Amino acid sequence: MAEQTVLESIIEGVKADVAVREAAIDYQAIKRASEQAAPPRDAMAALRQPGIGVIAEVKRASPSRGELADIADPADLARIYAEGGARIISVLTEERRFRGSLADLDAVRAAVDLPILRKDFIVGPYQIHEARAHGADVILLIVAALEQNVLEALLDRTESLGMTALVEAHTEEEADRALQAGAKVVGINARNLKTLEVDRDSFARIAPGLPTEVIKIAESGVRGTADLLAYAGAGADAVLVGEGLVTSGDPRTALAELVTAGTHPSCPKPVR
Ligand SMILES: O=C(O)c1ccccc1NCC(=O)[C@H](O)[C@H](O)COP(=O)(O)O
Repeated sequence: MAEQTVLESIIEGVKADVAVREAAIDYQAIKRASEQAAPPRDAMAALRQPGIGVIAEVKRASPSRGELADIADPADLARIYAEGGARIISVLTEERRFRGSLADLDAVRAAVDLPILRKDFIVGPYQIHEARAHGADVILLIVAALEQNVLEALLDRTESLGMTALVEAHTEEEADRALQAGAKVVGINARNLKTLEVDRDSFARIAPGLPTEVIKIAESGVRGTADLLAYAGAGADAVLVGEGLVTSGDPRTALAELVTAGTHPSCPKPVR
């Protein structure tokens, strides 16, 4: 039997965790809670602001690097990100490998008024309603983790709740599937979630094949302004940054450098 990929093993754990939560709060209850939540914030507008935006991530740990940062108070970090000019705050809620939680999402929601991305491994509608109920405005849909009909159904569900889906691809084929599903925001992840290898050139290879009206996010591997500028030159509207901020020792300054570079007149602009 073939060995499980990293992505498969994460998803196995996620499904078990969702089943436990669903046993405590059933589908109808989480659906009602999502309908009663305050309206979602407009992430598309945030991403269409001039310059290359920064999506700043609350990330404690990762399968590729283990422990990254002891983030005792995600609300504090989120305030630093908001004050520093992040367009969106990404909160990892996966528990086993990233040490995130829905409590982190709640804390960040209560602390900032920016759109929030629930960064997790979404496998079904329960998690989308859960994300909305906990105040998320954007969710991640990973093409490699979903059959096409499921991807399409989850994208529809996300948009029917007024949320934005960031549809993540790592290859040309996955980017085509994202477009076929109707994605308006496509993330090209430099990290192969099956092997954890990071290939920063994947964005420059794939992004030019995406329609101009699609918002393009370069995910992973941004460790400083040179990476942001390279992604900007290849057509990114925004970069998603986790490790580079949380391991910097000074996320305020690290974010300020990225935001300054991304909004500087000399920064390459996305073609629209
Ligand atoms: O970060 C990982 O090791 C990882 C492994 C398996 C699945 C997903 C993983 N990361 C999720 C992400 O996409 C990143 O957190 C995000 O793009 C930020 O990346 P980075 O700036 O390199 O931390």
